[in-house]
Amino acid sequence: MDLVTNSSNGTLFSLDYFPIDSFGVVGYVFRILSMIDWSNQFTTGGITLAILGTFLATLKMILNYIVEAIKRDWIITAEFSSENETFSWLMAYLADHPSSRTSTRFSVVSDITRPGDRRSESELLEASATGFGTELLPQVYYLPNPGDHIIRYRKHFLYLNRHRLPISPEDWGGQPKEVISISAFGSRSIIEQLVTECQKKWIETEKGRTVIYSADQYGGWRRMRSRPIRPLSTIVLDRGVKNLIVRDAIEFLKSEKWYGDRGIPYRRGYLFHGYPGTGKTSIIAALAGHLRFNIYVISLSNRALTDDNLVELMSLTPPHCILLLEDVDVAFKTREKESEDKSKGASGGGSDSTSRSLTFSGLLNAIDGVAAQEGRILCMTTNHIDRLDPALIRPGRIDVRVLFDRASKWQSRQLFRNFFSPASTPDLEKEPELLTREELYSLAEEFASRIPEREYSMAELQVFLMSHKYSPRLAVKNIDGLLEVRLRAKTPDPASEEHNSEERYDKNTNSSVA
Ligand SMILES: Nc1ncnc2c1ncn2[C@@H]1O[C@H](COP(=O)(O)OP(=O)(O)OP(=O)(O)O)[C@@H](O)[C@H]1O
Repeated sequence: MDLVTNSSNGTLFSLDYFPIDSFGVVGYVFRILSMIDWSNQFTTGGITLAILGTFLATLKMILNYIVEAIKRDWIITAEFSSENETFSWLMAYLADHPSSRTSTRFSVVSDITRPGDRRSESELLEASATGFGTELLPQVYYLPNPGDHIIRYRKHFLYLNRHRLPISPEDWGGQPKEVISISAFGSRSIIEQLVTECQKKWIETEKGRTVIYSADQYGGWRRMRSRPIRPLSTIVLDRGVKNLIVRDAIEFLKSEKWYGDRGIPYRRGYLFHGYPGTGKTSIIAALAGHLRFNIYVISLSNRALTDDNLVELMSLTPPHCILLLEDVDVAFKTREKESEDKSKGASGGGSDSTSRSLTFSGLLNAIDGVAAQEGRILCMTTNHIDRLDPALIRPGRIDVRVLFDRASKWQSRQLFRNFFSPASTPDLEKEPELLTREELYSLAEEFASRIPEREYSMAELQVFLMSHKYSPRLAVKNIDGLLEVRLRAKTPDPASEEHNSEERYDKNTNSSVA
């Protein structure tokens, strides 16, 4: 038998009163309690604290459980990731939300998460009063900063959390990935209404604009910017060429069934090649605007691009879009050269192409493999068609080839007319010279007669005209200054080796449909 002495009165307790076997843990607890000296205030204080602590911990556990259960069953949360376009919709919405203007913690951004709309007249006046160069000031947006926020939407309070994810080593040079989560109590429909409103607002602000998407570092598409639709009338190509391109694209878009009936893959490829600054990129932008398509740009010289990545990007393009492949001549010289480089690399030469993860065959496969999107228009641009592998531009991959040459007299005249026509005159403080239509046409004629045929690119002529934007008469008078434009822009000397290869274009046909 165990005997324990109660120190206060010396009474002896027998532990056999609380046998462990018959009462289990409870019995054991009672046995311990019976051993405690209850008259000692340190002991009782400690025990009270322990009991209180246990009680509070249990209460916390129960509360956590209830909160989790409410969160699970009653709190509806939607996440918007910066990898997805919905993020831009939400950001644009939040930028206009009253809470973004009154919040005490906010981020200030001036970037492209929404179209760069013009500042209002009063804002510009206010800015000019502060002494800044108004036209240089970009639009700024106030957005909830990373952290927790409560916003009000249609009489509901929504909880908003914005946080940035840690940057992984693969995310080179990109923006940090972000997630915004929005929670509502009880009703999923309020979040759906919010999403629909953001989407409508976005569509509204994008109306009349062409959106440009670019491949991002996560292997998906990222909206880069949007710009006002470029009217086709602002593009001046050799007579008939513009119509040929536009009509061909429209005809293609109307012929889905025709392609299907004949088992021909429903895709169309265009190659725009020729001298720099002659309108290759501009016609793509104008064509996209005319068709109400967006442009998806892949730069093949992007070293992070892999074969798989390219296939994935191609399959992610929407059916009605223009897919623009840039730098085709820079990315690949010829397959022969590539394999030559490879063999050099294998023998320790450390070639460029062995370190590339995009291969020529990968590119061909992506262009017309099974994953390639039906209905899309593929455009490639190059200054050096002679450097392209014939397989890349064979009919089927490229259906229409157009040479963009330096300006003809006809183009110079049209450009002059477009540039100084009253409708296209920019709304600037300084009034341009007022001309009658006859005067304008006669000046345009004189301008064209003094511009040597196929000597200057349209970009060069445009830069020259811009330096006389208020005075068409002076532009004609100062034509000799055109040479200065060329020197200022440091355009390569046409006599150089590079441009000798271009001469071949001059002697060939102007444009052709393969
Ligand atoms: N045919 C044209 N009609 C109207 N504007 C033109 C034309 N060609 C060039 N421009 C003007 O010149 C500038 C450069 O044109 P663009 O970028 O389209 O040339 P590009 O041929 O794509 O040049 P690069 O081969 O160097 O990419 C633009 O501002 C554009 O407005």
